[in-house]
Amino acid sequence: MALVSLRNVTKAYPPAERGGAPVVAVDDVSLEIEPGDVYGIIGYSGAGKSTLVRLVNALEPATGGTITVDGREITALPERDLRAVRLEIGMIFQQFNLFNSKTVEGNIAYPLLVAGWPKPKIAARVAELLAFVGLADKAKNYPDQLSGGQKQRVGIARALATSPKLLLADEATSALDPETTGEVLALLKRVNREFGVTIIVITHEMDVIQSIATKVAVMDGGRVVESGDVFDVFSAPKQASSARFVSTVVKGVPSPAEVAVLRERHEGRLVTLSFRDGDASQASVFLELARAGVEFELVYGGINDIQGRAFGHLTLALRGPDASVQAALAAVADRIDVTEVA
Ligand SMILES: Nc1ncnc2c1ncn2[C@@H]1O[C@H](COP(=O)(O)OP(=O)(O)OP(=O)(O)O)[C@@H](O)[C@H]1O
Repeated sequence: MALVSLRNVTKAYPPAERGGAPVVAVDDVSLEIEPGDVYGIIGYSGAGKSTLVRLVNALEPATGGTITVDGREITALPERDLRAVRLEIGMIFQQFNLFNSKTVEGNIAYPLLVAGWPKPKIAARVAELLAFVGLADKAKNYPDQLSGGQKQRVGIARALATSPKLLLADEATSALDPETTGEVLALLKRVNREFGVTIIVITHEMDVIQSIATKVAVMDGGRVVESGDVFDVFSAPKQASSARFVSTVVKGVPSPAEVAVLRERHEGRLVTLSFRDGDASQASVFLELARAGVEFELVYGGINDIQGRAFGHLTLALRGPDASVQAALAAVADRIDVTEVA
């Protein structure tokens, strides 16, 4: 059974002006998140990602549809029961949201105090969490004495305090440098693997999806336009709007401005060859072009790795008799995707 299930969920905010149209932040979204998933939610700014997470966390009520978390239909629960649900869902934020007036251990203990745990039990749990996130020596420090990465590790410890089954991460690494991002992602991976915590990550960063997500949903205009395995969605997006977003984060797809520069610099026909793990090898494709007497130059490209599976896009400038180029491309197109550069 799915841990989180959304059926036709909608969130409309009242119009900003009297008589105006409501703002539909989430529009008829259905998603199933299985236990153990690290589920990425991606999309441009304003797509509705944060709103969706606030609905799952019961911080805001949906205006339509049903949301079920761990077997409980939260869209049908009264406010007094939602407090208990919220305590079972951990959340981490871009700006960490720590209490600056409390020490590291005070921050981590906070949700346990709210949940009414006895003091000795809290102390033992806090010590365990500090060890897990590698901050045992910082227990008595205050947040402003910590680096960004350390603050987020405190955020993770606090979110895990009550042993939630679900952790929501809203742009949790967006304020961190690449190295620190890597450390925090490695920690989240351990949270998922060692404790079996299901994680929903909202992000606009490819690195995050690439290194930890197993499934992904692409949002655009409040809707989920495509969802599935990360490799499938990123290597061969099916919808035009997800392809547009994916092309902004994957390596190897030239932007329109880059295409203009390539056109100026290179003669001949420009085509992008898209390779996916399991398709024809690059060597066999290049051999085909050479055999047909087509001269080619690699002018743009990149290979991406998603959990050990590679895909990428290589743009070539092709020169040779038109008929030879055409025949070679036709042969190659049987095995991999070939796109004429517009
Ligand atoms: N409390 C609110 N009242 C009115 N409109 C809102 C409210 N919260 C969000 N919206 C609107 O809902 C839409 C979706 O916003 P949301 O913050 O969920 O998008 P997002 O994909 O998370 O974007 P970002 O990455 O910039 O945070 C936007 O048009 C936003 O202006």
